[in-house]
Amino acid sequence: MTPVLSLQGVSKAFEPNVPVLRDVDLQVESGTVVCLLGPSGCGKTTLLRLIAGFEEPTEGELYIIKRLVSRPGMKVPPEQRHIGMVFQDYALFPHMTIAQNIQFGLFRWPSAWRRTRLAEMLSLVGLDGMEKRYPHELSGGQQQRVALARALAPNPQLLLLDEPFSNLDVNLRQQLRDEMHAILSKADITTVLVTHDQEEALSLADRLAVIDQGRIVQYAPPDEVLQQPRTRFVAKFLGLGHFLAGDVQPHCIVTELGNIPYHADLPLAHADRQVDVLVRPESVQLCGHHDGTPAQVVRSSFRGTRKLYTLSLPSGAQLCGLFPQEVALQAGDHIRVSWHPEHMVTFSGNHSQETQALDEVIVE
Ligand SMILES: Nc1ncnc2c1ncn2[C@@H]1O[C@H](COP(=O)(O)OP(=O)(O)OP(=O)(O)O)[C@@H](O)[C@H]1O
Repeated sequence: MTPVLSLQGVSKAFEPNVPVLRDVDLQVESGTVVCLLGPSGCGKTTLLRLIAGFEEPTEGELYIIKRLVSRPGMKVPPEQRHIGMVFQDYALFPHMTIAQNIQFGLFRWPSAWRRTRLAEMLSLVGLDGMEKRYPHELSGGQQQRVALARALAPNPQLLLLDEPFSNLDVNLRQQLRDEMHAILSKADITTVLVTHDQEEALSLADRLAVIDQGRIVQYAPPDEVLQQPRTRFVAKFLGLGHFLAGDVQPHCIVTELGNIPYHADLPLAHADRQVDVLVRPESVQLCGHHDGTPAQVVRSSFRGTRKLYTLSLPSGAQLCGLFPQEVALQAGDHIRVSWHPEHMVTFSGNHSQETQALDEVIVE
């Protein structure tokens, strides 16, 4: 099936020899929600602006359903791309009612169709009965739903969302993420979304495009990105992973947190037998006085209903552990921890091979 959006070898530089995006290939299939995820400055917004038609690539081509929409020196303007956009600040027209806002892009439609479409959109976003109000009479979350309804009303081929939750307070974000997820699935709309919030990305996206310094370093469903990160960067960026040195023995990897058995041969990339193993906070557990490895609490922070502790091991290596709130440890406390990974992810201990593909071993 033809992808709704296809980027082929797209690069962008605003100044000569300072590439912001490098050789980006991306295919977005119909009905998929793709999240562009990466640290500040990695090029997410630039990529979204290229897809929208606000920027032109320095190299490469962009297609929206087989139609070439940009290449160097050529750019179909945003309004001719059949895309809908929701901006960070929603950009609703303050002097127009909700109905007028939602119908804004339908000016060429016969009036009966416009009325029907308005009713469909109000129902889709759960704002029936609000059509006569003005934006300032709605809450932030409701305004966001109006922006979504306005973007979806003309039946775009592609929806682009730029940090859609960044203006909302933390409590509302979770609720609105769930609502947005339901609306996007119901509308069955192909969506590209930018965020630097990992939770947002993990809960909304069918596929994540993780960007590191202008390159897409992994494009896969969230579970796969978490369980099989392709680079050290991905492993560290998502899921608060830390690395521990491991010594590869015939049937286990010896680490400071104990010997971890595996049932597959480690690939030859680890010929030196020194690896770095990824330790995720969820797989670290507290244990009794005589078990596990000693660790000292460095600091803690709240993570929803649990607490995330940064821990220091005797070697000085640090890692994180996620424990229930009632555990209540203080900085400086001495504890003992063990490690029970579901998937063991290792990278070569040779740091010059940073971007080498992962070697994943399933723990017995
Ligand atoms: N119009 C421009 N002219 C020159 N440089 C630009 C322009 N737009 C973006 N850049 C540069 O491109 C790089 C990537 O910026 P971009 O806004 O795409 O990153 P981002 O991943 O969206 O970051 P954030 O999460 O902070 O919004 C930055 O170094 C930025 O300074």
